[in-house]
Amino acid sequence: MTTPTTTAADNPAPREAGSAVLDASGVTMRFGGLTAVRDVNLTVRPGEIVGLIGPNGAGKTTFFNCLTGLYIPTEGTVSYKGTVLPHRSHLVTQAGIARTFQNIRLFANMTVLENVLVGRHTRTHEGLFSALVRGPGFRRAERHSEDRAMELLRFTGLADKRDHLARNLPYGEQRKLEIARALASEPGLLLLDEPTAGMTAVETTATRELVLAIREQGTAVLVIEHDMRFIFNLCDRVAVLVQGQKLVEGTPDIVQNDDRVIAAYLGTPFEGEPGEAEAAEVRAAEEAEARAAEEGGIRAAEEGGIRAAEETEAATTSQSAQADQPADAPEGKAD
Ligand SMILES: Nc1ncnc2c1ncn2[C@@H]1O[C@H](COP(=O)(O)OP(=O)(O)OP(=O)(O)O)[C@@H](O)[C@H]1O
Repeated sequence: MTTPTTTAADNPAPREAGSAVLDASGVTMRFGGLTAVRDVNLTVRPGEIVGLIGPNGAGKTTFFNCLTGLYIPTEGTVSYKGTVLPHRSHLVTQAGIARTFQNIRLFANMTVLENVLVGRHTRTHEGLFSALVRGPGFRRAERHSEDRAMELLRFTGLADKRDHLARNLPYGEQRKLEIARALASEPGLLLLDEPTAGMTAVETTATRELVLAIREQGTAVLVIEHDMRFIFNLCDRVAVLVQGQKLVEGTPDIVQNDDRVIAAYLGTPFEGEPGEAEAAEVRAAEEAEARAAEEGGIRAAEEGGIRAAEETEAATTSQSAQADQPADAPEGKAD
């Protein structure tokens, strides 16, 4: 693979350019009584890398499944380059959206090359008869597919593994192979669901470079990831889902400094959110307990002399030292 040295900041996306690649409008997905995604709007423009983040269970994968025709949204529409998409995943792929999954879904007993060739099937037009007789048209198409697959293996750095079984690749290379297979359908938009999950720091950096190279080749990217450093170093724009709703959307700078995002990741309800009343009750109870402990300490000091007072002070110092420990910010792995 030719690994570019440019960054998202060096190579800003053409934000104003043309119509959106992806336009999700009012997408809602209910499972019985549970609303996993509620009225989410999201646009990806040509040349953009957009991040989708949120705590566990926020609805990110469900939203991806609505975009790719795996789920039929209860409400809302999804358009690709101005055309509303059908609710059939192979038709969505044919239209120009490809994806990878949270859990690797390769054909384990097929070779690396065969896995990429499978990804080409939406772009080959030879019929069954042509395939059975292996006529010249079929052989030409087959050669073209293989050339393209090899190009993708070189692009992802897997060319020398073409004949290895997918199951024998190390984990990081299996993830790359998934991306190569998704690219084989020649998408205009690539959806990546947690592409760096379980990766080492070196593999994560390589994945970032690969995603930037994909963008440079003209494919927009929408990526779900829990690794905040990866997201904030890669994306032009980030949307945050919390409890199925889009909470914030903006540049990485705006999103990572937003108090509501920090609160959502630390599990602290923000003002006006469900749970705020309960949190206020807990805070009041803790304050009352602390006051009672303090009053008890003073009484003990008066009654029992200096030693009791010193013990109380020591205990208070140790408690406040613990309280002064910095809380985990939403950085690195969120879970
Ligand atoms: N097929 C389903 N049937 C019922 N409930 C579902 C289904 N799929 C997801 N959910 C629920 O919808 C909610 C959102 O789940 P989803 O997997 O989309 O979240 P997520 O943000 O991708 O989480 P994670 O980061 O852990 O992958 C969760 O409460 C989940 O249990």
